[in-house]
Amino acid sequence: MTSSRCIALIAHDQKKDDMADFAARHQSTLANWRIVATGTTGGRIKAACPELEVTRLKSGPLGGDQQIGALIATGEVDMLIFLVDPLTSMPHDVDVKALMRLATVYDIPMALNRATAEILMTMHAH
Ligand SMILES: O=C(CO)COP(=O)(O)O
Repeated sequence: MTSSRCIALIAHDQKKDDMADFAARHQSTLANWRIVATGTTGGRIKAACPELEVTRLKSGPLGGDQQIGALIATGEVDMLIFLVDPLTSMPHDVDVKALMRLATVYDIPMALNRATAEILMTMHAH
């Protein structure tokens, strides 16, 4: 089923296994969404769920977070699941913060950990 609703999926390196597992477990729900993802995360989701359509943007450190932020600003992303690694410092930390800020400014549902991501999926499962 195609839907105009769009979900952005992103995971930091230490959370990519978690994201692949999350996507596999919620594949039928995610199939109802257009999916955009940062580059490496999108590759992992595709590998775990080959039948999902995933638009892969740049890798996070190369501007992927900013691309997703721009899509939020133009109203093209309706929900963000961003499995963040709070224990590793990153060169693109400012981009990560900017993305979280825009998701807050535009008041889109934003999950930053698996527990909240599970709740959002439960709310949208059918
Ligand atoms: O770094 C990221 C988010 O800040 C994610 O980028 P990748 O999915 O390309 O690893």
